[in-house]
Amino acid sequence: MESVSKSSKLEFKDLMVSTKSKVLLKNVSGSASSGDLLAVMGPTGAGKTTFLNVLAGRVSRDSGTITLNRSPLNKTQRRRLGYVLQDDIFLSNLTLWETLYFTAMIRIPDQVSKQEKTEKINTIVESLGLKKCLHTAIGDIFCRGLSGGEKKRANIACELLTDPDILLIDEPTSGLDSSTAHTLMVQLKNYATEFNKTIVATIHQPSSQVFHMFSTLLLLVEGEMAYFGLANMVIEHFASLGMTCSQHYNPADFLMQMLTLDTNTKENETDTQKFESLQLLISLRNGYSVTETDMEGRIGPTEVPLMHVRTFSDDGKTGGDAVERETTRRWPTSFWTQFKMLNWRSYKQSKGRILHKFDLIQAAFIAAFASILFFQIEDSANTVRDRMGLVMITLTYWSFQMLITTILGFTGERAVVSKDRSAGAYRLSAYYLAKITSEMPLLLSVPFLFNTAVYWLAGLGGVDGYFVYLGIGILNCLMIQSLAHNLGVLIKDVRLSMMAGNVIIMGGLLLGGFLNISPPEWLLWVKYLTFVHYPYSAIMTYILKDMTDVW
Ligand SMILES: Nc1ncnc2c1ncn2[C@@H]1O[C@H](COP(=O)(O)OP(=O)(O)OP(=O)(O)O)[C@@H](O)[C@H]1O
Repeated sequence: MESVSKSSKLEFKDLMVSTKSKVLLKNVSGSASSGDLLAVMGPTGAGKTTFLNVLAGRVSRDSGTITLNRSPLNKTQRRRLGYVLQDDIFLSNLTLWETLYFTAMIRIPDQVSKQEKTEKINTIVESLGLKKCLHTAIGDIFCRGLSGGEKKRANIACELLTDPDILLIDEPTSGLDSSTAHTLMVQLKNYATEFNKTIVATIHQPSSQVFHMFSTLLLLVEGEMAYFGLANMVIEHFASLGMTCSQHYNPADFLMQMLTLDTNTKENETDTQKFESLQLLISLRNGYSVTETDMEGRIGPTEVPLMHVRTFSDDGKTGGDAVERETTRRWPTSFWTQFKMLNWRSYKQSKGRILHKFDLIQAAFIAAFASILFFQIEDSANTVRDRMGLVMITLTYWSFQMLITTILGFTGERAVVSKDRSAGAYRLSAYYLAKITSEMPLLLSVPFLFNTAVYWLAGLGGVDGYFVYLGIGILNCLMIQSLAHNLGVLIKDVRLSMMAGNVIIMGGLLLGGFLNISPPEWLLWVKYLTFVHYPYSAIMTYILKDMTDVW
């Protein structure tokens, strides 16, 4: 189902990345060609993820060049690049099938038919051994779903759906048992050779079998390059520098031992020797120059014959061309497709969260307490304060409910949206619009039932008053929802955005002029900025409209 890619060569030269206080990558150079599996190895914190982030264009570099077929890798070409992040970021309430379906519909161009997209999902699911968990929810810490290994493969499956020419994978085997890790690496290797794709994968402690699958190897130590070249030459290269790997020893373990150095304890002799060897390795950095010639001869961009590009469209036109045209467009799918699919996904994800049984039970209890206390309250001047109290309590309750539900929901989705947007999957406007429209009926359904029950059980008025009470209550919910969305966007830290929301709502209750105690003169203006002031005044004006003596 994948298309065979045209041969290409990705080259990176003298990549430098630093923060204010630290150099993360220093003069990293190398290349990867179609059909290659380039492994990036190094101790933890060596800069492997940073390196992938730079290739993917997610971290900016201070200097250095990245080229594809000798021309600078631009934004359009990056669309043919897939990136499987180290963390498996998904929406927890969707099943694996729903997740893949969404990805296929939104990231594969509109020109490809739905049937072809579905077939593609099935092929990838089959090849990655995900069939048995296809209808399992992804899950999270509260609700178990896919296992770690299944999530990792699901993550890879999502990227494979877009049929990238270059696939960057951060730690594909982490958390997998050795047999699953081996199977996955075989699948990736086959994918690279069969479809002429380039794979760049960071990897920790591969088995010797997996190690021998690598075409090329990049070794990093504290952001510096210790080796780049053919994987099967690395042991020879180390031996030439006096570091010999004994026979039958896993080369990957040997390399990791050579590269791991505790700089705090390098007083002892072994570490001092190792430190010197490492310095030598880094200063020579001749893995690159030594093997460059070999590699050029072996995998030059013109060496591999151009293969047939599978057609996506079934109308006889070249699908390859269609896909090529798509890559030059800003988005793979139209605004309408994006809106429709995001609406579908948002509804699936939010339904379980917004209509959670605990929230329903909570609303039922509070409505019951309010109804018992205020049951068929007398319509007279004596009960004005009680009725004012009831209106204030219901508005406050729903303000906090909306704030919490919206901010928590937004926080859960933030990482997913950021991942999708980095992959150029959809417009932010389509996401926002879809989120509002999909969540609105869910968010408003419970306050609708709550307010209806409380109004009639408490006997707050007639039919016209009911519509005013209900309508204004709903508008209040929408107002707080948009406040929460703004806080969610502006403030990354969920506790901070929740705190800001609480201060705004509680500040409004205290300074809104609802109490016998008035705020100081210089704070009187605050009531006009408070959220609850307007819905409260509107409802009370209507409910008490006939009580001229009260006003
Ligand atoms: N934005 C940043 N600001 C400061 N330091 C950073 C930043 N990003 C990464 N680092 C540091 O850069 C170093 C390399 O990080 P990176 O995640 O690339 O390492 P890694 O080799 O992928 O590690 P691991 O194998 O543990 O995933 C680490 O010491 C990390 O703490």
